[in-house]
Amino acid sequence: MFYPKTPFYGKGLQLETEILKVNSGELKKILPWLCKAPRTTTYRINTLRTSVADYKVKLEAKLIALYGPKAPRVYGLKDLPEMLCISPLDTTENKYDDCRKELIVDTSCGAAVLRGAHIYAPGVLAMESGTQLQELVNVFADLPGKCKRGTATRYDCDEKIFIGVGQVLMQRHQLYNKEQPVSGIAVRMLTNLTGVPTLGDLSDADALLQNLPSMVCVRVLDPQPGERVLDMCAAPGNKTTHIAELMGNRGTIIAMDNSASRVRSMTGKLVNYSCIEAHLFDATKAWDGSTDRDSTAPPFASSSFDRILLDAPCSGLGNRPQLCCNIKQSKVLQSYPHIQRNLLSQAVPLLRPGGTLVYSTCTVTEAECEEIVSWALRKYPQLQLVDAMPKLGSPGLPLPDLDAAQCDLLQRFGPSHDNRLQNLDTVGFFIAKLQRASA
Ligand SMILES: C[S@@+](CC[C@H](N)C(=O)[O-])C[C@H]1O[C@@H](n2cnc3c(N)ncnc32)[C@H](O)[C@@H]1O
Repeated sequence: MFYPKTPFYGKGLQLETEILKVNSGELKKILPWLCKAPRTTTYRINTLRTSVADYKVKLEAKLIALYGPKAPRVYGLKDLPEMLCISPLDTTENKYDDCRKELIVDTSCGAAVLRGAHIYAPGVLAMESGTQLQELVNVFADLPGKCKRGTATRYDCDEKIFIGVGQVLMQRHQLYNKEQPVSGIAVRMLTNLTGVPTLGDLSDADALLQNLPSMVCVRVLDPQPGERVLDMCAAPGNKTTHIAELMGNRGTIIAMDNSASRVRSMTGKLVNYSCIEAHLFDATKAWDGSTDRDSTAPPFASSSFDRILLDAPCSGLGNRPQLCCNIKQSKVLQSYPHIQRNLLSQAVPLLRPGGTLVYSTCTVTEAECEEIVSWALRKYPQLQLVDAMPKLGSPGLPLPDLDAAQCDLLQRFGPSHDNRLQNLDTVGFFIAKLQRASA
C-alpha cells in the first residue's frame, strides 16, 4: 500500500533542493522520517496541581479500561521528571480488511489520527453511501487533496493511504447537513497504522499532551523561582505554562505574541498562573532602545530579563507526520530566517549580562536552525553557546563556521539520534542555548 517518502512528494523538488543545501546526506534521511508519525505519546504533568505518580495511576486506569491486559506501558524519564510516556501498541493486528467500507479524511485529520486522535466531523471528506452507525470502516488519508467533501462513492486514487480502522458515530445526513455545521467525533478510531493508543487528547488543567522536545526546550532554559523571563513568541502558551510550573508560579513571565486570536486562546489557559502576563505585541519591536526605563508592559529597556525563550515562528517541518507539506514555494521557506534574525536582534539587548537565551524551532532546515546560531555568534560577540542540558537530542549539523565542539552544544531531534533518546520516537526540533557575557 502507498506511503509517502517525502512530504513534498511529486511536486516539491525545488523545495527539497533548498533544504538539502549543506548536509544533504543527513537531511535526505530526514524526509521519509518526517512522513511517519512518532510512536510514543508524551504528556507533561502540571506539578503545581498534581503529582506525576497520581496522574500515572489515572492514565494507567484509562488504558486498562480501553485495552485490558494488552494496555500499553506508562513510564517516566529521569531527565524530564514532569513527563509521562505511553508506549505504542502492537500493530500486527491492525490489518486492512477489504470487506469494510472506506472513509476518507484530509491530511491534517489523517496526521492527527496517526498520533492517536479520533476523527472529528469537519475532517471527513468522503463516506460511502449506506454506511451504518457503529459500522467498522477502513480509514484513508487523501494525500493529493483531490477528494471532494461529501463524496458518497469509493474514492479511486493511488495516493490515498490506509491509516486505521474506526467505528462510525455519525452518518452522512449528519455530516453533510448544509443548514447546521456539525462538530464532535464522527468516527471513533479503534486502531491506527502507528499503534499509538487512540486516547484522543486527554489534556486538561492537570496534564498537557506535548511533544518531548518542547519539554526539553523549557528544561534547557532552566527558569528559576523569582526570575523575570520573556517568552517572545508564546502562543498558545504551552511552553509558557511549563516555565511557570518550573518557577513554582513565583517571579514574572512576560508572554508575548503578535497574533490576536492566538493570544486570546492562550489567555484562557493562564488563569491559574499568577506569574504570567500575556501581551498582544510584535516581538520584533520588543526592545525600546533605552537603558533605564522601568516598564511593566512592552516595549522593554535593555537588560530587562534574566532569561528569554525565543521559540521562533518557523516552517514547522518537524511536526510529524508531514503527510503533505503546506509550504509550496521556496520564497515562503526563505522568509523564516529573516524574521528569526529580527527576533534574535531584539532578544540580545533585552537580556541582562550573564542572562540565558534559548532559541528553538520545530523544524529541520539548517537555514532556520544552525545557520541562525552561527549568524548570531558572528553578529553578537557578547553571546556564547553553552551546553543545552538535559541532552536528549543529537548534536547540531556542522556548518563551515560551526565546529564540532559547538555542534555538540546544540540539540537536533531527527532520525539519527545517538540513543540519547532511549528509543523514544518524537518530532523534529532544534534547541540552542546562548549566554550573554557578564558585564
Ligand atoms: C512556534 S509558535 C510558538 C509556540 C509556543 N511557544 C508554545 O510552545 O506554545 C510561534 C509563534 O510566534 C508567533 N509570532 C510570529 N511572529 C511574531 C512576532 N513578530 N511577534 C510575536 N510573536 C510572533 C506566532 O503567532 C506563533 O504563535
